[in-house]
Amino acid sequence: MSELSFAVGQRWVSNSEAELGLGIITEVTGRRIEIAFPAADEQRSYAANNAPLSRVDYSVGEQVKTRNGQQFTISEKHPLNGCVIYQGESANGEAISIHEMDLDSYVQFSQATDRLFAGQIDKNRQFQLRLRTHQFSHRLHQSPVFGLLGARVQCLPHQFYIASQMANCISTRVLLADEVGLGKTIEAGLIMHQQILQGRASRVLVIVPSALVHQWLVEMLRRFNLAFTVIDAERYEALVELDEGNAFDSAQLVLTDLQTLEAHPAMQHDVLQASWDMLVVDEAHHLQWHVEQSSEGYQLVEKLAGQIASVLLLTATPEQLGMDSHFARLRLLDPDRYYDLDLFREEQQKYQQISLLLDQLMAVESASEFAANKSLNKDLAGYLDKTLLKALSSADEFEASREQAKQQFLDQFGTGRILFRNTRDTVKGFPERQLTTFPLDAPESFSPENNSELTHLVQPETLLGENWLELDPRVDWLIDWLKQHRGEKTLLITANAETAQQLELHLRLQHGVRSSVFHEHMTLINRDRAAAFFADDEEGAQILICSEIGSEGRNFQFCSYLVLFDLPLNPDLLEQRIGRLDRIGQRNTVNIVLPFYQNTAQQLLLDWYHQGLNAFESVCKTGSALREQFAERLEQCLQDPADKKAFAKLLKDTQKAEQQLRENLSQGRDRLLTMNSYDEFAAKEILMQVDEASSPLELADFMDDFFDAYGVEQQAHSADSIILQRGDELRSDEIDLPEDGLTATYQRARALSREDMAFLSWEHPLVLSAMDAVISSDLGNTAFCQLKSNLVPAGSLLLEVAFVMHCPAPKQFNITRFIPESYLRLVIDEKGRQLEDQLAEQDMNQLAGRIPKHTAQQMVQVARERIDSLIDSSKKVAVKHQKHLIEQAIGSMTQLTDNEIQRLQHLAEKNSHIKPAEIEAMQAQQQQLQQFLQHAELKLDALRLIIVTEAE
Ligand SMILES: Nc1ncnc2c1ncn2[C@@H]1O[C@H](COP(=O)(O)OP(=O)(O)OP(=O)(O)O)[C@@H](O)[C@H]1O
Repeated sequence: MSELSFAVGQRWVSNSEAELGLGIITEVTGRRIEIAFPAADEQRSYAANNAPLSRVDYSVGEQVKTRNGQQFTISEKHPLNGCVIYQGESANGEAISIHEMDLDSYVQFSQATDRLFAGQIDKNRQFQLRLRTHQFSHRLHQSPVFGLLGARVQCLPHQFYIASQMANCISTRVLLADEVGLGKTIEAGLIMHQQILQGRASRVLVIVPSALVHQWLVEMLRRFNLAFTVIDAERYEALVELDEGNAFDSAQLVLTDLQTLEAHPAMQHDVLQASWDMLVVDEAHHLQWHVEQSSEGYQLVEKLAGQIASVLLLTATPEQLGMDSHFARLRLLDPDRYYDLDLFREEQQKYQQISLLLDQLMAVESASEFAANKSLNKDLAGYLDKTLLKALSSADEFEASREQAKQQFLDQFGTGRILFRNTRDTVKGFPERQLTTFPLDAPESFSPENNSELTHLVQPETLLGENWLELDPRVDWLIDWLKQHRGEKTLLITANAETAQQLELHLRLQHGVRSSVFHEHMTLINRDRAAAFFADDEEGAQILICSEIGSEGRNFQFCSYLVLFDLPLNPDLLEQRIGRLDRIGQRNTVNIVLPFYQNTAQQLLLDWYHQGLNAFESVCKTGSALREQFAERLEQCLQDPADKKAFAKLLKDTQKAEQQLRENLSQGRDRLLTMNSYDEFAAKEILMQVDEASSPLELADFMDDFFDAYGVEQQAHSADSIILQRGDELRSDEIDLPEDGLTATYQRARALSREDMAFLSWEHPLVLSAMDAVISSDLGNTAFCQLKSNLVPAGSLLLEVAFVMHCPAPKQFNITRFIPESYLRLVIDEKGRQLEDQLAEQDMNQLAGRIPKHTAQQMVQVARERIDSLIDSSKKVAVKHQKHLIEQAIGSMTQLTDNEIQRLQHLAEKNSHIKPAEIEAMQAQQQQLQQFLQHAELKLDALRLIIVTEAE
């Protein structure tokens, strides 16, 4: 490396990120330097005294390219203000003189040859480690499940299916609407993790309700190794005080809450000014929209969604605030598809017909069967274009075009490709729910007036006055019930924060119950402490009393008793409450316990939910629609519980409507949703790929070699687990290993049961940093060995060489996924013959004999010309392969991007809102990708000289 002396205009290369191409120093200020990498469109800033850069200073005789693509051989060099002027002649005799600033930024370096001739010769096993690292890194980047291997989660098919669907989308904009407790947070984590690893996202903004901030923070870290920074009002103020630019730019992964953002216009301003790659909004049903007005939260998310490429909205109850809001959230994700509310409503009527047609199409088994089915052909002609219909009749194209037709159908005429909803019917394995009710006599002081507010009728304590704790029979009932269920953890939910507070205080102080409380007037820290106290197995609370904010998102599946102190008026909210216990990880029957005043509005609401909707013991899919349909009649009944006849009629009508609606949904909307959300066969395939790609034994073997080469100390801990420590001779600071070491396991099952251990997968930060450390360093890029062989005469010199495709491009293009090979391996003899087939890599690794370093160094000096000639021959062969590899890469890129372009073109035929500019932007992106790939070059990454000795 040259001495670090910087001047504006000089060209340098990054030691750790050679893929950025050639950098230009743009600013030198005191102790910092700024450097631009035009090929990758990136900027970096470094401390001048230890910038990981090498000066690029070409010698006379070397061939270089100008930024206009003119190639010339350097004949003279002149210094100018710390920079260099290169002069020479192009192939057609034109004289060229350029400042080094005007050199081509897409450039490759032959560091291996420089090192070899400087006598820096590594060991054979370091050479092998380097090549293996390239192989594994490339295999990982190419894997269809890249980004899905590293999460510390059970491999649940419905979650991996959804995440894998996002792998090939140019932008990821989806509504994750699985039923309560099915793992939407985990799905979002998987997608985020995947996008971050693939380089498609680095700045992520997650917005959640305040009650869930801590839970998200912990889940993201412990399950995905994603370290979010929480920016709440306090932290925001502190950052503003520091005056170091936009507070939201202070971290890459930011977690914040909707309520705080809504209340702080300055935070809204800054969050909108910051640039993000991905937005995640949890419990998105709070984003309320009506034709006349939308909530502050909706407006903010609308602006964010308009400027952020990837958007994930999460809600288990998308229709909780009505169909309009549901439509509006879909519009946030895909305004081209969802642009007209009336049309959207109209479409809903056609779901049954579409679902039927799709079923018929999916039942067809071959192209000939399809061609013979004239009536299906005729029906589909109204929806699909001619080319696709024709392809369905062609044996070669049948399978692929049927899948394409399905996607197109769902996208354009169905519930949409952007909406995923898995249900307990698909996921299976959930425990039963059991309702136990306790009718109580209403106290005399409970005397609602005519037209009391509904909330007072169903939260009767609000009508009992200050002494309600003494008057309300539910309180004594609860004390009794808790005595009888001493060993059982119990979650109690009540609508009101005041009720929760007073009830908890009463239980704790008057009756010595070990209790804890959780409501919106507590600080976030205190809420989390309360939840943790409840979760504690040994010393913890028997009961946690929550206000409604506890009914969303929280994980309480470790307990199996839920006391509903009152009932919400919205069936979706009831489902959210039950979902605290009925979620992945629940091992016991979910016991729903309900004390109520008999013959009052409470009883009626209970009966309506239980007998009308069956909303306690199963997940009610029709709740919000029926609530809308019967709202007025239900209200009348709740106001007048004595009118038993009216309620009986309401119940009967509800039951009838419920059955009818359920049947319609199961044949229409739900059927379409299921089709889009889950494909059992594909999900199995994905899990098989995950299993195969995880290969823990191979990883352990690779990491053993790495630890050895890099000075990481390793000891056995217990079965399947190890302890890692930084050794005294640790080779690189870039390795992501904590100062105080790490206890880790390569086995997923063990990592799930032992959260104190890291889960070492191919995607763990330590493993990724290990691969980066090898690839970006020069370790192992030269070696010299001897080989006993009769293949060529003794004394012959062979060159084993690996060329790696070097393709500078901005990170978000994730260009590596298109590059077909990890490296091109050649073995060349002095006659220019290729021997890599006869001397396969594995055999070479086994047969390579050691040569003492100083002998190797002498041999390199003596045989320099022969070696130069071998290297030249290998480069000539590489150039021939390069063209073909680039063509292959461009082919796979074009196929992928064409699909997206065609989709937009199809949508545009039906939807005038799609602007030609959008399609043009995608075509431009395709062209950009093509340009990057066209600039790809095979770079000589590592070489090993082989001196042949006579075989015995
Ligand atoms: N693949 C998995 N492996 C291990 N645990 C999981 C997995 N998926 C979900 N869980 C656990 O199941 C619980 C429910 O998951 P999660 O919170 O993601 O569900 P959700 O759909 O977001 O719930 P809600 O609808 O209540 O917001 C959590 O405790 C989560 O950690």
